[in-house]
Amino acid sequence: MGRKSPSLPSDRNRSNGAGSKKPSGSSDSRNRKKRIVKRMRKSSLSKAEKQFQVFNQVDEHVNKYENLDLDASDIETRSPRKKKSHVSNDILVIDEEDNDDGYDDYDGHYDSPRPSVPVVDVESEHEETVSSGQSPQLSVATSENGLEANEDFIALSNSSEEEPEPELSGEDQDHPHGAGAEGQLSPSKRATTNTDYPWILNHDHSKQKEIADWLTMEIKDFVAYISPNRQEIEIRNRTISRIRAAVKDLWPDADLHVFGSYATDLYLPGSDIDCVVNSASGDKENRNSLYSLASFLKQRKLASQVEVIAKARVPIIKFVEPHSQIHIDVSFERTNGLEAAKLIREWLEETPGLRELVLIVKQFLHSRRLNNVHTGGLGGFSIICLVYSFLHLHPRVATGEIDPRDNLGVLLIDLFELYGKNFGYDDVGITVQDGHPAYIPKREWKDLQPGRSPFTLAIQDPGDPTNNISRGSFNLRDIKKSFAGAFDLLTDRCFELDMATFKDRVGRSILGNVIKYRGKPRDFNDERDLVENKAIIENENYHKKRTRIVHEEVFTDYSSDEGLNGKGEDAYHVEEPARKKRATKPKNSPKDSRSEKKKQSVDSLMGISTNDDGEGEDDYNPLDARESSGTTEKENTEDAEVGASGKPEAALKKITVDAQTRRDYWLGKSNALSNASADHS
Ligand SMILES: Nc1ncnc2c1ncn2[C@@H]1O[C@H](COP(=O)(O)OP(=O)(O)OP(=O)(O)O)[C@@H](O)[C@H]1O
Ligand SMILES: [Mg+2]
Repeated sequence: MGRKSPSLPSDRNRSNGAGSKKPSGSSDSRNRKKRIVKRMRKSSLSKAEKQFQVFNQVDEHVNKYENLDLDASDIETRSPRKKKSHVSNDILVIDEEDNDDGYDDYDGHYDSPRPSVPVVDVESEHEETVSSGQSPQLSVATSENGLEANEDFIALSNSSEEEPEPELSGEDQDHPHGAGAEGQLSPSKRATTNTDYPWILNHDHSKQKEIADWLTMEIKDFVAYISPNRQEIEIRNRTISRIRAAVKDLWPDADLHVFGSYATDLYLPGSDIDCVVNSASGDKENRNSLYSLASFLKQRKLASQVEVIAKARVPIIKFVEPHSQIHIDVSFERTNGLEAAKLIREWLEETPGLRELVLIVKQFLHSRRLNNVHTGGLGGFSIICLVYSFLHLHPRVATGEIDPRDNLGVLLIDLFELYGKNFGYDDVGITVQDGHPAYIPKREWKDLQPGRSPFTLAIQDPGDPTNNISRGSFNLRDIKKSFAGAFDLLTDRCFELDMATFKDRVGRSILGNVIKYRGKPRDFNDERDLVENKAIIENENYHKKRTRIVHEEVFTDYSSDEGLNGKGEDAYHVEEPARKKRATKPKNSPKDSRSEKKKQSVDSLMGISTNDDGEGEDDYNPLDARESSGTTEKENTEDAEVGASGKPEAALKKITVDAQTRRDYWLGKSNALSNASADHS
C-alpha cells in the first residue's frame, strides 16, 4: 500500500480560465472531461481496474432506473406515516402503528421534533459554556446546512435564504449549476465571501499540480474543520453524564450506554447522541417506563421537546438536552447498538479513509435532507456500511495499489459514480458479515423482505443477517440522483479548474461544488486526541467487562463462591433480550457458502447477466486479493501468535474461545457459549 495516483498531466500552458472555457455541454468539452477523469484514475489499468470499470459501465442495466417512476399509491404509502399522538404534560406521546413495512425508527438527524415549541429552557447555573461566554459551537441539526426541498440538489448557492448571496455578474447568474459563480470574483473577494465552504479559508490548495490531490486535501480540510474541538467533546461528555445520573436515580438497577456516531467518532457537529437504557430487570421497554423516564428528565430540566414513541419497532424517547441543545434518542433493553459501535470502531482502525469518506457523505446527504430515515433518506449506519464495503471492494484499494488516504478525491468520485450511476440496486445487496464486505445477489439473501419495487437498497446488518438496515431508505431515487449529480459536478469542477490558470484558481473550491457547511464559524481544531470521548471509553469498558464475564461464565466453577456477584460488575452484566436463533456456522470453515458467493464474478453480483458474452467473466475477487495479500481474520492471527509463542494448549484454547465467543456474541448465536465450554472441557 502507499503509492499515490500517478501524475495527472496538467495543461498549464493554457490560460483560459473558467470564464473562457467551452460550454460544458459541447462534445469536445465532454470528451476532455472524460479524459481528465480517466487520467485521474490512472492511465495504465490493472486487471483489477478493468474489472472495476466493467461493473462501472452497466449503463443499459442502470438506465432503466432513470425512468422508474413510483406511482402515486406507492408514494403515499411510503411517505412518513401519520402519527397518532397526544400531548401529556407537555410530552408528545406518539402511538405509532407498528407495521412490517420497513419503517425505521432509528434516525440520526431527527430535526427538531416540534419546531414550533420554543427550544430553550436552559438553566443558566448549569450551563458552564454559555455562562463562560464561550460559544459552544454546537449546532443542532437544523436546516442550516440543508438545501431547500432537495428537488434540485445542484442549486447549492441558491438554496438558502439565510446567507447573503455573493454578488454575481449576469453571466454567473445564468450559470447552469448555480455554482462556479465564485470563480468570477477576484481572488481576495472569493476568499472572504465564501461562507458555504469555510474549510478553504487559509487552506488554499490551488497550486497543486494534480487536481485529484487538491480534492484530497480539501476533503482532509473539511474533516478537520468539522471534527470536534475539546469543548464540544466535553459538552457531549457532560450531557451523557447528566442523563445517566438521572436514569440511575430513577431506576437504580439501570444504566445508560451510548452507541451510534458519538461512540464511533463519526459525528458531525449537529449529530444526535444515541443512548440505550439497560437494566438488570430487563423490563424498561414499555410505554409506562418510557413515559416515566421522559417526565423524569423533563422534570429535572434535562429534556425539552420530548417525544415518546412507544409502539415503534424500536420504542424510543427523543428529546433535546437543553444545556447542550443536542438531540438525544434513548432506546431500551437492547445491546445491538453497543455491539455495532465496537465493530465500527474496529472497521475504522483497519480501513484508512473510512472516517473521511463517511463524514463527507454524511454532510453531503445532510445538505440535501437525504439523511433522515423518516423521510426515506439514508441513515448514518447505512452510510458507514456503504462506504466500508466500497473501500474494501475497490480493486485498487483491495490490491494495495493505492493508499486511500492519499487518494480520497478519486475515491469520492468513484463512490459517487458507483452508487449514483452504476450500481445494480435491483439485484444486488451489500453484506458486511464477519468484516468481509461483499456484493451479493439479492435472490440469495433468504431473509430479505421483498419491497414494492425491486429498486431498493439492501444492506445486511452486520449484527443480524435477517435485518436490512437500509429498508427504510425508500427515497433511493433521490439518493441515487444526488450521487450521480455529485459525480457530474465534481468531475466538471475538476475539469474546469484543471484548465484554469493558477490565478483563476485561487480561493476556489472543488468540494464546495457538492457540499456546503453553514453555521457558526469553526476552527480547524480536531482535538480528539486532547480529551477523552467518554462514550468510546465506556463502550470499550462495557465490552471488556462483558468479555470477562463471558469468560467467567465459560471458565468459572459456579459451585464455588466466586461468581460474578462478588466482583461488583453487575452494572455491565446486562440481561440480553431473547435473540433469534441462527444456524451456527461450523468453526474454522473458511470456504463456506458465503465465501463461495464472493467468488462469483463481479458482473453477476452487480446484477448483469453473464450469459450473453464472455466479457467481464474475469472472476477477479477483491476479497481473494485481500486475503492473499496477508489480511487475515483477527481470530486466526491470535491463534497464530499464541502458537508461535509456544504457550500451553489450555491458554491457546482460552484465547481462541475468547475470540470465537466474542464473534458468536456478535452473531447472536445463543448456543455459542455451551459449544465453547464443551470445547474447553
Ligand atoms: N436499520 C437499523 N437496524 C439496526 N440497527 C440500526 C439501524 N439503524 C441504526 N441502527 C443502530 O443505531 C446506531 C445509530 O444509527 P444512526 O443511523 O443514528 O447512525 P449514526 O452513526 O449515529 O449517525 P448520525 O451521526 O447520523 O446519527 C447504529 O450504529 C446502529 O447500531
Ligand atoms: Mg445517531
